[in-house]
Amino acid sequence: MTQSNSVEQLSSGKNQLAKHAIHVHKFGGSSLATTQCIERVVDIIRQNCQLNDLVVVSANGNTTDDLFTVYNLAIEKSDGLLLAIETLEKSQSALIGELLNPSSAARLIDVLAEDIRQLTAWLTEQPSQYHADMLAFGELWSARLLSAVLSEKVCPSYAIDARDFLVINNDKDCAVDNQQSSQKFQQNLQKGKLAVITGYITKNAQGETCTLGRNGSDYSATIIASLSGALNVTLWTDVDGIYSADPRIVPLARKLHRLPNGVAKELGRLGNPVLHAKTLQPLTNHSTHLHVASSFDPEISGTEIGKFGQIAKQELSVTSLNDLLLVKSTSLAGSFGEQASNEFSAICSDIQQGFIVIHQAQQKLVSQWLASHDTQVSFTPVSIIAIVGHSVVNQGNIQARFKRALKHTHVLHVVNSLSEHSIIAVLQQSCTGELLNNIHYDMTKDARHIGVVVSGLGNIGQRFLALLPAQLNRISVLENVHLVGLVTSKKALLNTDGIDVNQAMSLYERDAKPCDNTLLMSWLTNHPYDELIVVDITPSEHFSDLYNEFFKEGIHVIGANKWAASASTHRYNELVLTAAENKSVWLGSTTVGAGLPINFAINDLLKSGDKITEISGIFSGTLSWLFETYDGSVPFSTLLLNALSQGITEPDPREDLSGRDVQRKLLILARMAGFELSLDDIECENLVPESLQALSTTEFLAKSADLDNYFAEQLAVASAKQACIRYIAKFVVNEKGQLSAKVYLAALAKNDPFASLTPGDNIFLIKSHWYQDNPLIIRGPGAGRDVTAGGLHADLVTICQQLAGKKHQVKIKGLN
Ligand SMILES: NC(=O)C1=CN([C@@H]2O[C@H](COP(=O)(O)OP(=O)(O)OC[C@H]3O[C@@H](n4cnc5c(N)ncnc54)[C@H](O)[C@@H]3O)[C@@H](O)[C@H]2O)C=CC1
Ligand SMILES: N[C@@H](CC=O)C(=O)O
Repeated sequence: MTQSNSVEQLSSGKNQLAKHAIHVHKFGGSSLATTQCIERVVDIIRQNCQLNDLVVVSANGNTTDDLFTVYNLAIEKSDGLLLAIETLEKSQSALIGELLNPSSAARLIDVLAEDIRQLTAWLTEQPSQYHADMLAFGELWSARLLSAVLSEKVCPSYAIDARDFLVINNDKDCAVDNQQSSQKFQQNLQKGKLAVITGYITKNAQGETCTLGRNGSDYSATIIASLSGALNVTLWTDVDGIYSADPRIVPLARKLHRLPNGVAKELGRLGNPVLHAKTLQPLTNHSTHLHVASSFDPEISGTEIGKFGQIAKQELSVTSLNDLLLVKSTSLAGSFGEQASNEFSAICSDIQQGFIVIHQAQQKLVSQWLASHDTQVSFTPVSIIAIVGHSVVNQGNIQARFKRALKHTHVLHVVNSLSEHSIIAVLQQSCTGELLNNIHYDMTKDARHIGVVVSGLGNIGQRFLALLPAQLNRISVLENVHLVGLVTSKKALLNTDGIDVNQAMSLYERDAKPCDNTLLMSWLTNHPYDELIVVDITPSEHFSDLYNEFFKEGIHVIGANKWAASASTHRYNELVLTAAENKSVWLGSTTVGAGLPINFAINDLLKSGDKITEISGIFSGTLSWLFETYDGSVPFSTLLLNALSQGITEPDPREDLSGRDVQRKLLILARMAGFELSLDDIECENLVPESLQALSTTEFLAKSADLDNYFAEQLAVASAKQACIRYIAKFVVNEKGQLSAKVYLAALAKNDPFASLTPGDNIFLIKSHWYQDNPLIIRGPGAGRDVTAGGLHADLVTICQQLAGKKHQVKIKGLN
C-alpha cells in the first residue's frame, strides 16, 4: 500500500471503526516488543484508526525493566553499567534499523545516540536525581519509533511527549490537574496527523518528571480519553479480554464480554491482572467505553467496559489476592476505622469488628498511622478470595452459594464491599490455585449466556416467538437464553441487552432498522455471549448463504429453511466440515416432517449399525392435505388457497406443487441416511403447468384456477381405476448399492398404506437390514404452524443441552 493510499484510507474512514468520533488506542509493551509485534500494531492502526484518533504507547517490550536495571547498576556503581547501556542502545537501534528505511533510521539513531549520552551522564553523575527522567526514555523511544514507522507506512504521524501537557499532583495519588492539562493538550495537537503519545510519564506542578506506576500507560490512556472527550478507549494487550478468573490459573475461566463500570473497578481493586482501579478513574463521569483486546488476535472480540443492561449485570467472576495483612485493633472500630480504610484504600474493612485488610507492603505506614492511638494492634498474614458481580451483596442466593462453596475452607471473615459489587472472604492460609478453581466452578458452572437471533418473522417465525416466553420459563436448560435479534428480509432489531420476549413482535415493529447481510454479520461476529444461535425460519437461499460465515464464527444454526441442507454436494459437505471444525451445532429437524421424529429414527438406526435401503412416503403436508381432501366437489385452486391460509404451504405454494420441496426433503433424508447425492440425482415430477411457472407469487395465486382442469383430469383417471392420487417420494438402494430416487404423482389403490392419511399428515416408510419385511413407519402431521414451531423449540432445547456440557478451555496467545 502506498503512503497516499493509506492516508486517504485513514482520512476517508473506509476502515472499520472510522465511524467513532475520537478513539484512544493504547498499546502495551508486549504488543510493541519486537519488529513483528510493531508491524502487527501498524496493521491494527491501519485497520482501525482515523487521523484524529490518539495512540498511546508503553515502552517497547522489557525496556522499562532494562532501564531499572541500568539504574540499579548506576546506584551500585557497578562496572557493568556502560555495557548495559550499550546493550540497551543496541536493542533500540535494531528495532529502528529493521522497521525504517535507511534515511529515517539514520535520523532516529542520531536522536537515540543523543539520548544515550544524556542517560549516561545522568547515571554516572547523580542517578537518584534523574530516576524518573531516565525511565521516561522507554516511552519516548517507543512513541518516536512508532510515529516514524506510521509516517513511512501509513499516514503522517508525530510523537507527543505527555510531559508537554499532562500535569499531575504527585502528592495526591497521581490526580490530574485537568485545567492545565487539557489546555496544554489542545495546544500540542497537530491537524491532519496521527498523534502517538507516551504513556506512563507526566510532570508535576514543579515541572519534574513523574511516572504513573504499574500499568501507568493504561491510566495515561484513560486520562487522555477524558481530556479529548474520546468515546472509546481500546487497551491493546497480550490477552484477548478479561476473564471470570485469572485464566493462567483457572483454565475454565469464561471471557467476560461486557463488564459494567462498577464491576470492572471492583475487579481492578481486587487483583485482576489486566485491569487496575486507577485506569477507570478518569472515566467515572464519562460515557466512554473501554475495550480490552489482543493485539496478537485483533479479530477476536475482547471485553467492553461501560454501561449495560441486565444480561451483562448477571456475570460473576472470582478473584483472589495473597500477601495481605489483617490489621485488628479496637481503635479500628467506628469512624477511625473508616478513616483508616479510606486512607490506605483497604481491600476490605469491618468497623463493627475493628479490622481492615491491607497489602503487606503497607504495614509500616499503617503502624505509624496507628501509633498515635496507643491501642494494641495485631497484624496477621491473610489472603482473600472474592466473588465479584453487579450488586452481588444484595443477592442472597449468591451470598449463600459462596458460603456453601467455601464450607471446607477456613474463613476468618466474610465482608461485603462498600461498592456492593463484591463479597470478600478473608482466609488465614494463602488462596491456592485449587481453591480458586473450585470456587470458580461452583459459582459459574451454569453461567453460560446464550443469545438467540430469530431470522424470519412470518407464518412460522411468529408462532415460534409466541411460544418462546413459556418455553424460557419452564425449561431449566433455557435459563440463560436471551432473545437478542429479530431479522427479516428488510429490517432487523438487534439488542445486546436482550429483547423482551413478551413484546418481541411489537418491539420489532417499533424499533427495527434497515439491515443488510454485511451489517448483520458484523453485529453477529461481535456478539457478547458465550454462545449464539441463529434460528433460520426464512425460506431464503440468500440467507442460507450465510451459514458458512456463521459456522466460521462458532455460531450455531437451527434451520427450518431447507436450502442449506439440500445445497449442492460440494456446498453441503463444506458446511458440515466448517461446522465441525468450529464446534458449531447445526440442527434442522423441522426441514423434513416438521416436528416428527424422522431424523431421530434414522440417526438411531445408523448409530446402532443398521443400514437403510429404502425411504419412501408422503413428505409434503401441503400435498397430503390437498390430495386427501380433493374429491372434485371443490375446485383444486380453492383448496390450495385454503392450505396457504392454514400455514402449511411454502410461502410460494409452487415450491410444493412443483415437487421441489419434496425433492429437497428426500435429499435431506438420503444425506441423513449416509448417502452422497444431489438434487439432480432425484427425478422430479413438476405439477405446475409451464404457463404458471414464471409468474410472481401474487400473479400465480391470482391465476391458480388454471390448475383446476389438470387436477380434475388426474382425479378422474385415477377414480376410474378405483385409485386415488398421491404425491410420493422414494429412494431405494439396490443390492449392488446403486441408489435411485424420485418424487412423483402416483395413482394408488385405495387400500395402499399411503392412501388414507389424515389430511396434512406425512408418512415415512423406512426399510433397513433390520426392518426388511415389516418396515418402520412414522406418521403424523408434517406441516403447520404449531408442529413446526414446536419442532424448532425442540431443536433449541437440544442445542442448549449440548452446550451445557461443553467446556471451553481458555486459549490465550502468550499464555498457553
Ligand atoms: N409451513 C410449514 O409447515 C413449514 C415451513 N418450514 C419452513 O419455514 C420457513 C418459513 O416459512 P414461513 O414462515 O411459512 O414463511 P413466511 O413467508 O411466512 O415468512 C418468511 C419470513 O422470512 C423473512 N425473510 C425472507 N428472506 C429473508 C432474508 N433473506 N433474510 C432475512 N429474513 C428473510 C421474511 O421477511 C419473513 O419474515 C420456510 O423455509 C419453510 O420451508 C419448515 C417446515 C414446515
Ligand atoms: N410446505 C411444506 C411445509 C413444511 O416443510 C409441507 O407442506 O410439507
